[in-house]
Amino acid sequence: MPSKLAISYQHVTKSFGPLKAVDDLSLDIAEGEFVAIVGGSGSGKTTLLRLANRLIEVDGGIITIEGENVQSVDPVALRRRIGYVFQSGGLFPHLSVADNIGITPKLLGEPAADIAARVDELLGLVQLDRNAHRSRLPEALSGGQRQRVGVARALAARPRIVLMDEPFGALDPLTRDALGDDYRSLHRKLGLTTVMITHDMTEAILLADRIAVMRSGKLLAQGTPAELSNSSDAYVLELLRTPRRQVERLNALLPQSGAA
Ligand SMILES: Nc1ncnc2c1ncn2[C@@H]1O[C@H](COP(=O)(O)OP(=O)(O)OP(=O)(O)O)[C@@H](O)[C@H]1O
Repeated sequence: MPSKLAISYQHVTKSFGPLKAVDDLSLDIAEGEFVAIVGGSGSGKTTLLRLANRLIEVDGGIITIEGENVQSVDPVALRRRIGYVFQSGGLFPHLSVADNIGITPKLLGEPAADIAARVDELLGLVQLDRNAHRSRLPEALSGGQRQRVGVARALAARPRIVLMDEPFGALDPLTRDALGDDYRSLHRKLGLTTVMITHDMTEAILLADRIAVMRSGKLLAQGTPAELSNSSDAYVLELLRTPRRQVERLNALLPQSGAA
């Protein structure tokens, strides 16, 4: 049986004035998939993501979430069903970690004791020490810790779909690696569908099941990393060349691991 669709974009278009930020784009994302969106600056990645939870409205075409046309779902209800992780964490600076994570359950009117228990559960899920972090303000956290809180907050209302806009872009490589791996485990453990924007093709290859490449608002190519490497498109091949070049340079510079 074919897997169910979590998100389906069908001939979606969005313009800002004369500029077509998303141009007749169709893309299906199955439940449980981890899809990376890659492409240059201004290619329409953020717009594409924000159309799904109606932070931006489509001009044309249809977007469905779990089979429902998003236009027929109340935007606030839609955003509770879809977690969103911002590039910079997007935390409220004046709220503690616990209050940031618990903000959606609070808006939903859940009892304080349930929210406190959920916050602790989420801190555990994103591997932050509860006692040390619960009452800190965002300014007292490292960039990596802030992003972990951002992930916890996105998961607070138990969404099945998570959208991430360059979530690990501003972090040092080691932290970025650790967070990417940890998030990938969470994605599996919680059975999430994840769509993640990244500028980094290596990160896309390592984390995602499938990669969608955007250019000038259009979907240029999509597929597994292996499928993309068979693409005949020069831009897609150029994007894939960077990780290959890095590996070749590393192999040339570093002794092979395990060598005697
Ligand atoms: N609210 C807006 N008003 C006018 N133009 C916009 C608006 N939002 C986006 N754009 C334009 O639409 C195009 C696509 O922007 P978008 O943010 O989706 O690209 P992106 O691929 O996410 O870029 P980046 O990687 O730099 O974040 C860009 O040319 C951008 O300037």
